Amino acid sequence: MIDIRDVSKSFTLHNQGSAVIRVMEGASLHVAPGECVALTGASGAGKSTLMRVIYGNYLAASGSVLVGGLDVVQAEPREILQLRREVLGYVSQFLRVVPRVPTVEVVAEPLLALGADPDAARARAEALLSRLNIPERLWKLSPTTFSGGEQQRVNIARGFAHAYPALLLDEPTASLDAANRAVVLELIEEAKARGAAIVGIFHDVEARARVCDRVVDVSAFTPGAAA
Ligand SMILES: Nc1ncnc2c1ncn2[C@@H]1O[C@H](COP(=O)(O)OP(=O)(O)OP(=O)(O)O)[C@@H](O)[C@H]1O
Repeated sequence: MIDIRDVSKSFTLHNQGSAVIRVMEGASLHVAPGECVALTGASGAGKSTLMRVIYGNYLAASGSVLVGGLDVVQAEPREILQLRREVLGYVSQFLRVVPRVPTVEVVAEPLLALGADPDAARARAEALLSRLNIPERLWKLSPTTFSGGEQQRVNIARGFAHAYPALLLDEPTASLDAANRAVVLELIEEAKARGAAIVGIFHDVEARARVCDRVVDVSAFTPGAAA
């Protein structure tokens, strides 16, 4: 489902004498349907960079990143947008929303964008919000004024609303209490059971051990690292 082959990535700092920083070379990773792979490695090793390359936010200098058969490195912007709508979800650490949109709409939006029946989309959103213990009185309000933990749970609900075949998870359990952390781990397990291919960054070691099938240390892809 996710097939990364020989990817390299460097950054050119145009405001600093065009200094070139090589951060990744020969990165390869295969994630099968139903599998969850955790990216590890010291701070600065390139975990977030690899996630952004998979999502198409950073363009790889070489190599291929196949997600559901589409090579993100070669794809047109509209193909990447379609991939993000239909195939590849991304649960980032922070919720970014348009102000004044009610929480239930924020969560239902990925389904509505796919043309789902509005009542069914809203019902799915409400079920997720209730599972993640967001009180019903908040569903009609914009999440912009919610607490950090509430926003993170809204973000997770939104990320799991559509049954994406592939998912990127950036510290999905960070700063959650034990009960909500358990719900998120269940959602991840359910996604795996329906065949989602998942790549994630989990600093929560217990969570990683429970839901991840494999760990890949991205330090191996640092330029100059022994193969
Ligand atoms: N947009 C960018 N411009 C320049 N350098 C960048 C950019 N993004 C990342 N880097 C560099 O790439 C390297 C890898 O960063 P990255 O954020 O991927 O590491 P990480 O493993 O996710 O770290 P952490 O665990 O601290 O979040 C770092 O040296 C970082 O400075």
